[in-house]
Amino acid sequence: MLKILSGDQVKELDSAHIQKEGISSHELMERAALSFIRWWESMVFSKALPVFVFCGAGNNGGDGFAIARLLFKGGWNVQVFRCFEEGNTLSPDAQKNLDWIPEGVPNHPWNEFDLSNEGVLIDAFLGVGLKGPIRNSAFPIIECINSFPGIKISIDLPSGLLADSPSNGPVVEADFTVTFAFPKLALLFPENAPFTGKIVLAEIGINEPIYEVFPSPYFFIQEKDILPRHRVFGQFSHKGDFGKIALLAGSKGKMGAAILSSKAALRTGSGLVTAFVPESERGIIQSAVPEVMCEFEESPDWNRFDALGVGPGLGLDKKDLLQKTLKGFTKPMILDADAITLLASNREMISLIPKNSILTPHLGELERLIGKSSDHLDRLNRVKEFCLQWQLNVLIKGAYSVISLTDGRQLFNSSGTPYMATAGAGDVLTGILTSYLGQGYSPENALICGVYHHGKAGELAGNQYRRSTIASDILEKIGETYLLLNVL
Ligand SMILES: NC(=O)C1=CN([C@@H]2O[C@H](COP(=O)(O)OP(=O)(O)OC[C@H]3O[C@@H](n4cnc5c(N)ncnc54)[C@H](OP(=O)(O)O)[C@@H]3O)[C@@H](O)[C@H]2O)[C@@H](O)CC1
Ligand SMILES: Nc1ncnc2c1ncn2[C@@H]1O[C@H](COP(=O)(O)OP(=O)(O)O)[C@@H](O)[C@H]1O
Ligand SMILES: [K+]
Repeated sequence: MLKILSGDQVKELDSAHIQKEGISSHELMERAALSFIRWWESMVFSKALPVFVFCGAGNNGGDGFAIARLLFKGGWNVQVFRCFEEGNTLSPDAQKNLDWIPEGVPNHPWNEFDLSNEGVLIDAFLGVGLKGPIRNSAFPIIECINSFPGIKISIDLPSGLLADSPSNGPVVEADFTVTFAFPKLALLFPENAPFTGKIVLAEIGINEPIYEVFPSPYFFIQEKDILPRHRVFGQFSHKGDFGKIALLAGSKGKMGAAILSSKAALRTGSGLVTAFVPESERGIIQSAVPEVMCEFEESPDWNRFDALGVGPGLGLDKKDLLQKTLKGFTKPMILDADAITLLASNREMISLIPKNSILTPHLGELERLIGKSSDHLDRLNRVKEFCLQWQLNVLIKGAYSVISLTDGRQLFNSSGTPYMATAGAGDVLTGILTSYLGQGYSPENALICGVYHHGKAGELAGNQYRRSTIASDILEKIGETYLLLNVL
């Protein structure tokens, strides 16, 4: 997993890198610019489009000057716009790259930019070095960039956005943000989506051991993290090895939730799935999913199951049932949807949840549980406190779902698509997570693998159906994610 460092730590990263690998900050900047160019080439923009690079006086501007040089060499029609006063001192690497701008690249002060231009604007004005509230002198520059009607690409961060805390001033509204080494924390906050556009991660070859010296609770999950966390099963494995799980889900009119979670559990390899549903509704699930078994007792011996998932479509009139279930099951369980809403209004039950269990609220359910948050950073901090206090894991669902663990670490998922914002997508996830717990995954690994596969299945469904995607399509794509990630 990629560690997400703070803006201040990025400065120190330079020196750690120089010490360990003997690579100068200037070479690191060149790598960043080359990495940007690799992404640019993959975008196959038309060469007829002129490119305008707005550069600040710090290293973000330095990246911009280097990118302008490389684009010019590649045959692009490039112009540079300086976002600083004549006579300002530039960072040494920015100055070096400014000096290296080829003669054929026009270089103007920013206020000479003609807003009737069409083309691509590269925003290399401010990056992680932005400190405090943005100065008045920067307002018109950001306003000018935002008035440009063409494609806007921000380097590292949209200018004006603070790397890891809420921003109040004006911010560039980019179509793409190409961020180096790891996504800066603020890029992953839902309230910043209007500024970031699509986030692209550009690798600059910083080896993971270099990150070790930097403390950070935040991590970004990547595809390569998934396979090693999956369990490997042998040739003689039988269905008992793949877990016996129970799902307490569904109610009159909401049996679809029980069907989706049961199917998802089976699709992710659960050996035996038993759905506890109202007896009157059994015909619906048994004809929809013949592979699932049904039981109807309210207080069964829950501990005969390896894992238990509670909540999808359960109904808000099931307080007593939830209480009995929390008392009856002693291993980590999954609590979702109505189970979370019931816990929020009956807080005395929170202490009954087995330690290390997983709660999977969407933002509405989360607010009921921990109160209103002023912004995403505040939300992350409140959730962390909740996890530490109760020794529970919480998944904050949404774009870049956050896995908040009992030890305070918070892991951002990188798979998923807005096409997953559809009824029942969360029920599918509950089935997947319960399935992995039942197969003996730790809660942490169940979450990392489950949330990633779910998001990937959503992407595959979204690629095929766009906004016509429904939760059943996500289910049907789970198998393909196993092939894609080479999970046996
Ligand atoms: N290290 C790495 O690993 C790598 C880092 N890389 C790149 O370096 C970037 C960081 O560069 P950085 O640290 O030089 O800061 P940067 O974002 O250019 O900002 C400084 C400028 O902002 C200005 N400014 C500050 N506060 C302000 C305010 N409130 N309102 C207005 N202005 C304000 C400040 O002005 P000053 O205070 O100096 O007058 C100065 O001009 C990083 O984002 C990435 O792109 C890559 O090359 C890859 C490797
Ligand atoms: N914009 C988005 N980008 C990525 N994933 C999303 C987005 N919106 C929703 N999702 C995912 O879809 C699922 C929706 O779950 P939930 O809100 O519980 O739906 P439901 O209650 O209808 O089943 C979550 O896993 C969430 O992370
Ligand atoms: K920028």
